[in-house]
Amino acid sequence: MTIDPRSKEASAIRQLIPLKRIPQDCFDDLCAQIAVAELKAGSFLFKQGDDGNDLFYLLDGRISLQTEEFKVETISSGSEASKFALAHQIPRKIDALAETDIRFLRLNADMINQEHNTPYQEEKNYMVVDDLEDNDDWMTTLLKSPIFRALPPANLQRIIIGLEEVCYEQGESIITQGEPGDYYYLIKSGQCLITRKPTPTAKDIKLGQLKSQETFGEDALLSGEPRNVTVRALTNVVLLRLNKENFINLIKKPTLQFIDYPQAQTEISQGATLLDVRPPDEYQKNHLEHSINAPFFSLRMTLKTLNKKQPIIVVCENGKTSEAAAFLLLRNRIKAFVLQGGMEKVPDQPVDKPATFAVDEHDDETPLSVDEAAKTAAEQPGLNSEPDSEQLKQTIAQLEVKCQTLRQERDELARKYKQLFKQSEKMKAFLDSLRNGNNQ
Ligand SMILES: Nc1ncnc2c1ncn2[C@@H]1O[C@@H]2COP(=O)(O)O[C@H]2[C@H]1O
Repeated sequence: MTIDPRSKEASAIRQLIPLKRIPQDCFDDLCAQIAVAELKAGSFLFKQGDDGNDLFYLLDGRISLQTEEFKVETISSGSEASKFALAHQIPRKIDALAETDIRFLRLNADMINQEHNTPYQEEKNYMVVDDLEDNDDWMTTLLKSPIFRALPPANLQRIIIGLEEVCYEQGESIITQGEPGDYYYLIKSGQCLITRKPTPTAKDIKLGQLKSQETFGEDALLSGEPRNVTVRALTNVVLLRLNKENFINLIKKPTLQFIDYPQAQTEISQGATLLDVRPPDEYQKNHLEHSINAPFFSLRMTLKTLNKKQPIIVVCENGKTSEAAAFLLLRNRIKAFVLQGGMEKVPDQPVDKPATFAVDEHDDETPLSVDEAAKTAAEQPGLNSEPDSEQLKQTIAQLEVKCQTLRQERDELARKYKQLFKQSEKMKAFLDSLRNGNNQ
């Protein structure tokens, strides 16, 4: 039995993703081609390894997504998770078992492609959400972000289930600098202010603002370090928060890619950049050959100066801060790896090649001046206010290191030039003496 586009059932189906976004006439056509089916409790809707190109949506009842070893999650009709196609990677990664009698919709992905000019496609098992255009919809924006769009749909479903809504009044503190990390946040509505105290007794320095749909609070969850800034409600805000455990399991684990030192060397030989995110003094003590220094505390400001054409391998002391740095790079569409275990796990460290900056050759082939670095910092999204003077000082310190390095390189070249000049003079004298000997 096909579906009447004006029926209550059709309105429910219209809420499914991506059917919510297709034009009404396309949806009407689709309704003529699809049917709702039923399955008894205890039957499998699909099994691990199945490779049919169908999308299944749960309309009524409860279904368990599971492997032989464990249950991944239970999806109930009417929940946010049920708006998505059930575990739609092909071939199926898990079984879908009806826990109760269920009603479901089976859609062939090609059917949507035909009906809708913007096709619904699978890209490496990732959920493609380019066709979702409503910017007021936090979920749409979230699904479009580079981190979330690469997550498996099962994780997205569990994230949506795990999100908890919390409200703060204007002026209230959401995150306090120095406290341990507990939640990852998404701003559903309102604006937040980011400030930082360079020292416990210093005044707050305004670093920037975050607006609705933006996320924050991942640094401490990834690095294990205390919160690096204070975040306050600038207006009344509604936030969605995900606890640390869910963030680690559902977002961090499928997102970050770790490599060991030999793998890093292979990547470097193929053009990857080695980015050391420790503070400059630690970097100066010892660092890997060809690594460049961009301390994590100022990475948001120096992001624009990085060469984005090649992957970046992030290194720190033990690998933890690198996780936060790599996450930041990935959020900004830069391919990044974490050097697992950091400097502590590097066998024999070939250290002490002078530090250089990674400059995005595409944008700018010359190193940044202090003024340009400050300008770049001011242009960062979410950083359109006064830059942190402590961070600027660090940027200046890095530029000074860079200057010093260039001076050393220049002196070294001058020394070599003198040597070669002397040698060539000697050679000339020798040749002259030979010529004179021959002439006599
Ligand atoms: N300069 C900044 N601009 C925008 N967001 C920031 C900045 N510094 C820190 N944050 C975010 O604010 C969060 C505060 O908590 P975390 O340190 O866990 O993670 C931090 C980042 O997600």
